[in-house]
Amino acid sequence: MMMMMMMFGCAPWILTLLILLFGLVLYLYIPYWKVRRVPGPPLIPIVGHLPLLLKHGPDVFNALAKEYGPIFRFHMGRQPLIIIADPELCREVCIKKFKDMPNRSNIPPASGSPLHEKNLFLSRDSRWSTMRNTIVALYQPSHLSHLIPIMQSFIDSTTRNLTTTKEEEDITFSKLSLMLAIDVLGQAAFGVDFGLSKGDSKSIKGDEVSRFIDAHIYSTQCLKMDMSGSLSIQLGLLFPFLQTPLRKFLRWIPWTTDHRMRSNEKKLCERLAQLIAIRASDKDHSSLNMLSVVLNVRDSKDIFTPDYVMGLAYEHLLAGSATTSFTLSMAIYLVSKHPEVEEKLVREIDGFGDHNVTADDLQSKFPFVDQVIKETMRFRSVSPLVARETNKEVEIGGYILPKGTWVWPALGVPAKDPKHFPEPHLFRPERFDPECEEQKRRHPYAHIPFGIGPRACLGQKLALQELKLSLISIYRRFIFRHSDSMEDPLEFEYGLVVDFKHGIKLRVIKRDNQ
Ligand code: HEM
Repeated sequence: MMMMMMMFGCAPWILTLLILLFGLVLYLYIPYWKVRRVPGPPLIPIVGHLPLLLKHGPDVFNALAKEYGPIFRFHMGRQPLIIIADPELCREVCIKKFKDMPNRSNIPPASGSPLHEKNLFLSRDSRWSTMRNTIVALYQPSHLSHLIPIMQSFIDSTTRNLTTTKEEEDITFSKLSLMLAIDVLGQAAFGVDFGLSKGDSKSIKGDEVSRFIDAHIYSTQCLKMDMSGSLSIQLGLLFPFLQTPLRKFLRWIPWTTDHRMRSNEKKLCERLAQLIAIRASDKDHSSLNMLSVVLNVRDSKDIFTPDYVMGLAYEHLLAGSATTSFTLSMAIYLVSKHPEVEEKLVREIDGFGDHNVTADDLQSKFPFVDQVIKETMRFRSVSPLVARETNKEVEIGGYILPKGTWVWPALGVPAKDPKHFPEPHLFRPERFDPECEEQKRRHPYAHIPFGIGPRACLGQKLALQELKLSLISIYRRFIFRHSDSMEDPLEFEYGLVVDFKHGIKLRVIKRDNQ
């Protein structure tokens, strides 16, 4: 040490500073070095490409794919993501080489929060497969068809709320659809009636309803991927090792976003703990909802510890409702903007008559409703990026990626690529007509809003059932027009999933058949 100090002829503190600086440069540079051969835009030290994400949202990946091709580097602070922007490469990552990338990488905003990490989404290897295998049957059509009557009753309550609306009055449809989606999830995952769409629940009343919804909305909006999240999330994006200690520290400091997030999570967890206690005391072990199934097997499968049961419950509540409600609101928003689509949709629904819709009817009698849902999800995907991490060295798209590389398929990019979807800026549901040339020519994985492969969305069939049933029931009785008070173009927020910045505000028009 003395020798070094003499060699450099400087005071010990300068040397210490130099060593620290060198360590910092190495810390920031090594992740880049490992994947440097993959092309990508010029890097800004420390922040990487985060300013691009903050400015353009996930649409930035479409522009970068045009410039850098189907596989490119994008740096979230120091962390490089290898973005996959091509359907064939998505198939390679999610299906063909699934064994080399079976787990998701950490999601930076969720890092260090047990509530967000101890769930199906971020669990790994055998824990993940045991958890998924335990509950997957609940999300298959044979089970979901039993949920149709109860789903229909929640939808009917929602449409009753629309009936009382005056034509000159605005409704925030995205809030109504969120209540509907939470109610459906309440039944499917917890076996309870939250009663939000009725607005007269026995379990949650009056102010509590709006507090519950606000806590739910806040919880999804806080986990920002760009630089607009809480201080611990922002610094965690730049220096990941700081995130957990900083989160622990800041949550005790009033007025910080971290503190607010913590108390918000606490409130939601108290509510979920009540539900878990109710289900745990059930004498009837035949109940078929996620929570009962998990609680029934927890003695034989020691992976379902209390923190994982809570994490799973929290995950279902958030992942299952924000996504479906966004898609339903987006569909109604887009249909209202396109009278020719609205006319065709209403014609198909009226053609069926007004008798009850069964699971078989949903499968085969509403092809145009299917096309509207697919086109809505293509037009604005609620989950445009999915995460994977290599568990050994692997070759993708001609590049050797070392173990531990974060590989993120950008599902939203092929969905807006004119090669797969001519005139991608146009909302044209017919492009998904199985008889149409565009559909026949298209790569089968150009449109995969629920992901693909063993790790694809668990709730896909539940979401589609709810979306179809809702559109059919709603358009039987109403059409909509945009409220003058809604911004144009629509503005979005980018957290773990995409959300509306100001909600979807509509005018309700009762149809003549009322
Ligand atoms: C329109 C609605 C929805 C969309 C667009 C959507 C989208 C997605 C996507 C893209 C993934 C990641 C797939 C991958 O990594 O390959 C995912 C995973 C997941 N989704 Fe959904 N989702 C929706 C609704 C739901 C619902 C209703 C549930 C409720 C059960 C749910 C629960 C989950 C879970 C638990 C995972 C993690 C699966 C695993 O790791 O095994 N989702 N979803």
